[in-house]
Amino acid sequence: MDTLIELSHIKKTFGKLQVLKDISCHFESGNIVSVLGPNASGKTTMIKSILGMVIPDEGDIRFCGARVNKTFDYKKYIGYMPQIGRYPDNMKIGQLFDMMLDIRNCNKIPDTDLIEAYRLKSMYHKPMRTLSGGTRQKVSAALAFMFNPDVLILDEPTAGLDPFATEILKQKILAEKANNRLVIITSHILSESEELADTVMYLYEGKIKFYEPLAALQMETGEQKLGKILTRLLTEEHV
Ligand SMILES: Nc1ncnc2c1ncn2[C@@H]1O[C@H](COP(=O)(O)OP(=O)(O)OP(=O)(O)O)[C@@H](O)[C@H]1O
Repeated sequence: MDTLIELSHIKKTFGKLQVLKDISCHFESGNIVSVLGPNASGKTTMIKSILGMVIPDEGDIRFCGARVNKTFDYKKYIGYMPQIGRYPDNMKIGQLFDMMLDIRNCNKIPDTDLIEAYRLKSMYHKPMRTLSGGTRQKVSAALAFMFNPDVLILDEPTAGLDPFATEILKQKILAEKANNRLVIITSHILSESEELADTVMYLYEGKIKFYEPLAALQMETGEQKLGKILTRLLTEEHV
């Protein structure tokens, strides 16, 4: 496993609120990391810092060893699925995919697994503004995986997806892990993290409370279920 992303002493303040308080950690290839934490604990801000969408006040972010602060090239190696995908209202699904293919000018064959599994081709003529929340999520998922990225960053990816669509996405995430990709997922659905995650990070008020392999957390607490593990660790002052 290679270290793909490294965060060192990341701090970010919005107004008077310090949202990230000295975050240091690294993320390895072939690993699914579940980032958990209560609302407003800083999960999305951390993810957006990695993506260059939020600029930290202090600290370093490295991608494959190189500092990324204010650079762009590394982003082509990351597929991002936002919490809420925003797209031009009148653009049709097919046009959106064509535009992305055109912009990325990628010489690899695009990964169309999710387009096929979600049968999005039959909806290519539909404008984005007319889509249901779940279909919009499917489009976001298909885009995130389309360019065979080394890293996938998925912000609450199954929120709004029906159970069948959720299962398809989970299988895709596991397949990408088998391809040695790094997958970072934020979620509030603990059963899903339990199923997918190799490693669990818990953020609380902008700090990492713990960041450990799920198997180690299970050993440490004697519990199998993530809900029980969190209850133990967070109420018994283990951390
Ligand atoms: N651009 C911004 N300007 C001002 N405050 C912001 C901004 N972005 C985030 N925040 C604040 O930072 C805090 C952390 O937000 P963030 O979205 O990172 O939390 P989260 O852990 O992802 O939450 P959730 O589980 O609700 O998605 C919140 O209090 C939020 O209001």
